[in-house]
Amino acid sequence: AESEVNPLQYDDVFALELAADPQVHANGNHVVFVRRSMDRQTDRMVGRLWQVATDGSNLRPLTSGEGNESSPRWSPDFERLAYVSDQSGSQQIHIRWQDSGHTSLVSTLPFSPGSLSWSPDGEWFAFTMFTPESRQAPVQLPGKPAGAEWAEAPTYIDSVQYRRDGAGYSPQGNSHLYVMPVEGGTPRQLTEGDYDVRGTISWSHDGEAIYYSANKNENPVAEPVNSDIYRVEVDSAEVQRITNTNGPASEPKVSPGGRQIAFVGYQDRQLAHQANRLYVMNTDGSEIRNLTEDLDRSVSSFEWARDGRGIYFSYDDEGEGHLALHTLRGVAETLTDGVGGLSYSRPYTGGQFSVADNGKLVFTQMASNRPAELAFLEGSQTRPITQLNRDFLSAFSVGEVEEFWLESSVDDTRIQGWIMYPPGFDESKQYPMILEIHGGPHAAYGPVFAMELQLMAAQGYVVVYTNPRGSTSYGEDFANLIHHNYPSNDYDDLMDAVDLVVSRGFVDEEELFIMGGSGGGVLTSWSIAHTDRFAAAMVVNPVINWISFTLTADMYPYFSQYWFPGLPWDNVEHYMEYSPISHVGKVNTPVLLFTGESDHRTPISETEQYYQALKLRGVESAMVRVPGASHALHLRPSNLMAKPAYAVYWFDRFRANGGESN
Ligand SMILES: CC(=O)N[C@@H](C)C(=O)N[C@@H](C)C(=O)N[C@@H](C)C(=O)O
Repeated sequence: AESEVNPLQYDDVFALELAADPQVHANGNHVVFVRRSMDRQTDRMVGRLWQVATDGSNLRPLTSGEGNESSPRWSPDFERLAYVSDQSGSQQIHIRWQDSGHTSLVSTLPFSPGSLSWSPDGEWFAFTMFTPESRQAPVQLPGKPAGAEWAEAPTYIDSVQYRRDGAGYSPQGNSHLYVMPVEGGTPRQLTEGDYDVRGTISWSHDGEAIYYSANKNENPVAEPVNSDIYRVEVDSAEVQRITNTNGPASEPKVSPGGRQIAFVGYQDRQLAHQANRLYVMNTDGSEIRNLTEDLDRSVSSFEWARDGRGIYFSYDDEGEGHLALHTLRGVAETLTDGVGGLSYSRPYTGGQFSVADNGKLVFTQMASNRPAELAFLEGSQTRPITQLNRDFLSAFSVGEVEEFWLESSVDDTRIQGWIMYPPGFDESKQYPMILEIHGGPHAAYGPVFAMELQLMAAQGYVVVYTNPRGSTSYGEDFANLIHHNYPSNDYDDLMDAVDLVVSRGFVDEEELFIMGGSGGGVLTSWSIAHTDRFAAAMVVNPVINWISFTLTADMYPYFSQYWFPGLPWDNVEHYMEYSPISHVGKVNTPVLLFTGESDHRTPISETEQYYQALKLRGVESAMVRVPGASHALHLRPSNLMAKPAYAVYWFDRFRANGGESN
């Protein structure tokens, strides 16, 4: 009965918890993970290390500190656990001895360590760390008296990558590889030069060298996706190039026997979407083999089987994460689906897993009614390990999610989508409907818990979301249907989804709304220039003008060369034809804009252009600027709450009955 419905409230964002970064013990009996929760006082997500038996019993915290903890990594003998914590005031490496429970801070690093990795003998850590370039500004101003308070000195920039979304303006320098004794001491830098060491680093079997990936190409601006695998000797810091591929070669992982390296990458064909393949080669770079050539899905992450005869890996298919095992002899077997759940704000795919010596697996399990929990896979049996959101789930009614498929009205392409019903849904009634569009554009939604969408459903809206052409998890051809052609028929796919849901009879056609973020902001602003069927729109961190975007976004070398037939000044007509700003003259729909002021992926200047164009046209419009927020608007729980709250405020204003519930 409707009286029993208890919809989510906006500030329930603080009730969310997630289980992330599982690290299963070799014996498969217990797992350490990061328990993420939301802190109401600091308005941040915090991580703490917890342990649980893989049968779900004995859930307990491993540390008692107040710090934000991440990256738990077992020592090779599984007697110690290394992790990163900011408990001391900055991100440092800590060790926990599993027998005594004693923990100790072992580093005093000037910058945060990344990709933490134990040497095979358990005596050393390898990690990556930002390494500033000590360079004086080329101009030193004369005449400053001692103690005078002059304006902050101007900043001189000549690097390609001078700002990154989420990190802001970077000081000059690069991320390099270091080693340090595990009992603490002075870190020793192993790599140097004008390139970054990023992602997985892997020790050789004998502990004498470390494999890493970097883009050391002479002109990294012209080859933004290119990278190769290198080997650096720990004693001499001598570097040897292992691969010479046309495209990325990254995440090297040495096999348990030490004779082979697995890595991911692809042959670069300059397409907007290129699926990551799983390769193996000998440690000297010879005999490279593509293990997943026939899969036509992107490999997300992978781990060697303990016996070295195969590789466990994850990939997304039709909006859902899968785990598979590929033997080196060429036999592939899918083990489970349901991997995901780490994206808790919008229903993006993405999950993690960890494998024990006996092949038992722990993974983050997705569900449409709760964020990621840990699950255990033994043989073909999956069972839940954690229930961190049980309290949250039992107290509230969460919108149910139903899958649909449709056939495109412009060709035979099959499109997948989902309907989220408001709690207490009654199909005999008429509901307002929101179409919520994902970004990327090469990304995928799935039946994954999504707090933003749930909060709008809780306010009585039917929320519809789809994977229009261009989305990932359906193969490279499907994703590249919008290669140099974005937006295009992806708009038709979205409208087909609206038509299908409207035809079900429970949606009021006068109360259709549209919204989307990033690439979804592109498609929202594009849609309202091509139809007036929506009563109002919310355009979140959009791209409005492909020329200004490619010349202000942080990833500009990539966007300008992979998403377009050439550079902007040589292809002005193409860039402008596909830019929503070129079509703003046809927009009549009221628009609310919502963007982070520190967004370096789709800078707020895109939002401002659209806002000012809409004002010049006299279209009803407003702009919400989120101070300090990057492209990842949901990172502060209060911002995660603000976005759906503003959406509901704006859409309610344009409802036929002024926002009175049905
Ligand atoms: C898959 C992906 O995210 N691609 C990037 C190149 C990217 O950042 N694209 C943005 C323009 C975008 O649309 N991001 C999506 C994922 C978002 O929702 O923020």
